[in-house]
Amino acid sequence: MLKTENLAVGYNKRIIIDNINLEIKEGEILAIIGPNGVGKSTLLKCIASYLDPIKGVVYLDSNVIHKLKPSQLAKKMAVVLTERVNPGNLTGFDIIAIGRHPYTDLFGRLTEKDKEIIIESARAVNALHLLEKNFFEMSDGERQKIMIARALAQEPKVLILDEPTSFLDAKHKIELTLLLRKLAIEKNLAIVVTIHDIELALRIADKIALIKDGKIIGYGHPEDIMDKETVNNLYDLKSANFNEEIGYFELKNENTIVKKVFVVCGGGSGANVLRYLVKNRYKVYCGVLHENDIDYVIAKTMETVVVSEKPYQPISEEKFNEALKYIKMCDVVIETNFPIGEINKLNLKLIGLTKEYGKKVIKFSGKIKELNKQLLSLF
Ligand SMILES: Nc1ncnc2c1ncn2[C@@H]1O[C@H](COP(=O)(O)OP(=O)(O)OP(=O)(O)O)[C@@H](O)[C@H]1O
Repeated sequence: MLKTENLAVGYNKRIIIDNINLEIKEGEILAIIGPNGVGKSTLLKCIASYLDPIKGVVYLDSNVIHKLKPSQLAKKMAVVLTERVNPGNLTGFDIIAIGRHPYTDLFGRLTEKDKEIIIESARAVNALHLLEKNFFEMSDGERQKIMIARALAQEPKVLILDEPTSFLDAKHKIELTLLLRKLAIEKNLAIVVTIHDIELALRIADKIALIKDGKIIGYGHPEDIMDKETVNNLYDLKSANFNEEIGYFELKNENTIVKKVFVVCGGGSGANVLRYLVKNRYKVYCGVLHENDIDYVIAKTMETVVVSEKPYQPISEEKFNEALKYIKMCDVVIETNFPIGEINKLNLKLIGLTKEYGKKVIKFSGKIKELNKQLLSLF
């Protein structure tokens, strides 16, 4: 449906991204990801025909996009850019009505059918309540919905969005990404979107294109291409690590304050504690954990020291002694509320021994505030 062939985009013959070969079908979402200034918006502008290509071609079905008349293109493709617009004294209805321009007569008169489509577009983005409201009185999230409804009113086959979540809070970000997924499926739209939030991109995109240093360095199903090395390299990450299993970043354990803490955890009971400790630059050890445990995954991403066993194995004496060795080195042991299965009986034994060695044990109540207080009183 939409395809780029050996496309090069840029300004005044200066190529910003070269050799772009992407394809997107009806009902699919393609997310364009990359660091600031890499050329994502430039690529979108070229696909949307606002910019001519320096080389190559963009096809929409079998048509060369840059040869289509604006009125033809407007019936096939709609674009929502990031810029904050100031349309004066217009209501939500008036803004969405602009999307009907390709279909109205010279005077822009709306037929009953146009009005129905405007209302239907507002309904699709849950914005019926905004039809009478003045655009300049709307919040960023409300405006974004109206701008998408305007695009939908064009009845396009392709929807192009540049950073649609940039001004939105967490709730509206999630709502908008879910909406895009719904539009792709229910309206069979092909959607091309630039997005900075990798976690959201992983959730909604069928395909991802990663851009760095003037080229596409990865393209395909997110599950196939978004591994730790690729994402760390994409953003030149030095003090954080991307975790492909959970799809987000963790800070690396850089421990400039060398206070050693051992965390006894499992099944996710240590997640918050581990994050708190790494953020505050403690040197963190934990275990014994199974290599599919959520705490294991997080601790590894943070590059902390984890004593681990293969999945579903009982803790071996060797691993138990290794954990004990680290515990002896640590200033304090934090006991979290880990689940007590067969395996964790040994973790309880670890804690018992810790006390025998005269080490301080802090029992984590679930409140970081209390843990913080206890740690501060110790160090
Ligand atoms: N109209 C223009 N004329 C010349 N150069 C431009 C123009 N618009 C953008 N650029 C340059 O093109 C490069 C890519 O910019 P672009 O906005 O496409 O990046 P981006 O990946 O979308 O960035 P961000 O993530 O920060 O939005 C930048 O170096 C920018 O300065």
